[in-house]
Amino acid sequence: MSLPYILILYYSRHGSVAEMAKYIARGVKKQTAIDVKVRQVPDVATTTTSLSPSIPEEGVPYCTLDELAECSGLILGSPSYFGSIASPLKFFLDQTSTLWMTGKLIDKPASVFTSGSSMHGGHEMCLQALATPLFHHGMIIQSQSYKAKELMQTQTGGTPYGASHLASSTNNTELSNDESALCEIQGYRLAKLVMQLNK
Ligand SMILES: Cc1cc2nc3c(=O)[nH]c(=O)nc-3n(C[C@H](O)[C@H](O)[C@H](O)COP(=O)(O)O)c2cc1C
Repeated sequence: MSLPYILILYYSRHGSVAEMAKYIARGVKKQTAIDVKVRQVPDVATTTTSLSPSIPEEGVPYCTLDELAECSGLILGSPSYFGSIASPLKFFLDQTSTLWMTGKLIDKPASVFTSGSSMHGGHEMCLQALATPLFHHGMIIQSQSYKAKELMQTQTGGTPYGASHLASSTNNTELSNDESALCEIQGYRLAKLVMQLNK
């Protein structure tokens, strides 16, 4: 029988959010009784007649609605765009009304992560925006805990609402030690919660 899995789902244009997802996945994998699937969403075009190839040219596979419906936990990530969710991920989420109607995600644990170019450019706002549709889906939103010393000491990203990365104006995809540790802890803790709830 296949293991329950945590879905790490994101959009990333320049690679920072994708880099964060790798550390989060590493944290999830520390829980051996749970699997991880890492998925992205395709870009959206300015005209809706243009379709992306079904297989991405680079990076992890595109997410299907079934993969979202069948996950045991979800970790959702987006770059901060004007303090909110990037439209490709919002576009994907806006196609999940059948999952909402059938209650597929109710009582499943979830957490959120983001990357932004400026320190006060809205990391927290974006994390709250990411959590909002998950509340509508009836999910259990897990915070980051101050038990993680990195959350108090970070000079870059990292919030109690979820992991974040300060990419700066150069779009630096390399995470600071505190940021990567918080990503790993976030993955680990969500996996632990999923296991506790599925005992
Ligand atoms: C349309 C647009 C809006 C953006 N808005 C913000 C913002 O409000 N705050 C911020 O800190 N960065 C903002 N950025 C920068 C991205 O959030 C940042 O470069 C992020 O690290 C990109 O993640 P990625 O490398 O995964 O694509 C914006 C970028 C774009 C293209």
